[in-house]
Amino acid sequence: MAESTLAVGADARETLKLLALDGALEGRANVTCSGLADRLDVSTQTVSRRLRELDEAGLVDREMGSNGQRVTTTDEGRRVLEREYADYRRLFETDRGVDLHGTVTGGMGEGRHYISLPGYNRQFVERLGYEPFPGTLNVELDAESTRARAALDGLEPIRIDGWEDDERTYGPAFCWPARLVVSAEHRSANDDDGYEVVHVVAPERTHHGQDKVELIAPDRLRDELSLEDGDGVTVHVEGQ
Ligand SMILES: Cc1cc2nc3c(=O)[nH]c(=O)nc-3n(C[C@H](O)[C@H](O)[C@H](O)COP(=O)(O)O)c2cc1C
Ligand SMILES: Nc1ccn([C@@H]2O[C@H](COP(=O)(O)OP(=O)(O)O)[C@@H](O)[C@H]2O)c(=O)n1
Ligand SMILES: [Mg+2]
Repeated sequence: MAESTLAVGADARETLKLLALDGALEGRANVTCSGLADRLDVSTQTVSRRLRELDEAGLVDREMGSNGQRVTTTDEGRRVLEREYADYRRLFETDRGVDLHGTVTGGMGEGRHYISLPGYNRQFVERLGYEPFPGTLNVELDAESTRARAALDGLEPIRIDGWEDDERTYGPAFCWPARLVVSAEHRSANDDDGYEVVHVVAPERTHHGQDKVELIAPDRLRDELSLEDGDGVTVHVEGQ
């Protein structure tokens, strides 16, 4: 199974799912402990403890009312459910590829530094089979792909290990092979429509949120595909 966040137990995750089915993802789940207790076939005390556990783990927000409580799933709670979803996709879907849509964007100019560090560079050559261009091409995902990226957790990654030098430690990263395709309206007549193989690189320590993915490749993709900020692209991450 994918590496799920186990901040709360399986029982609490079952309750998180039931709350989502009641509308908690959109902040409109009005629930009572007795109502949930019936449906989960447990006591009201157990329901009350599970709700507290979800709240304390930062997975839901609660607003107490005179007649029950209104429960909203937090961003972290949504991610826990998305990881469960990724596990089920992995179990039942035969085409496990993930398509992520977004636009090319600039970043903080730090990618170049990290990709060039010998502790990472050596591993890229060994495990990806090429020396990456020093930098990461940043893609800002649309809202649907920001959610869909959780499905990457269901695909076996190539692992890049953390390491350290005299001054500090460097975190690990996951990589997935992918094909980068430029959307038709941003394609130049003389250029290829896509580039293979790139790798999505997801560093454990990053300044970016879930709405950005970083890509590495042997070449400078902006040159290879005449990409500019704002150009539409799709990242096809292959299933195994
Ligand atoms: C392979 C790799 C490893 C990274 N490791 C770390 C790290 O250990 N600590 C850290 O603060 N950021 C780390 N970063 C993330 C960068 O700080 C930053 O989030 C990102 O790569 C910046 O990209 P940008 O310049 O394209 O915006 C790493 C990035 C990459 C690509
Ligand atoms: N394979 C790659 C990697 C980076 N790049 C670009 O190379 C530059 C340096 O990468 P970077 O990660 O240090 O910079 P930013 O992404 O922060 O702008 C950026 O303009 C990236 O978009 C590329 O075109 N192809
Ligand atoms: Mg970058």
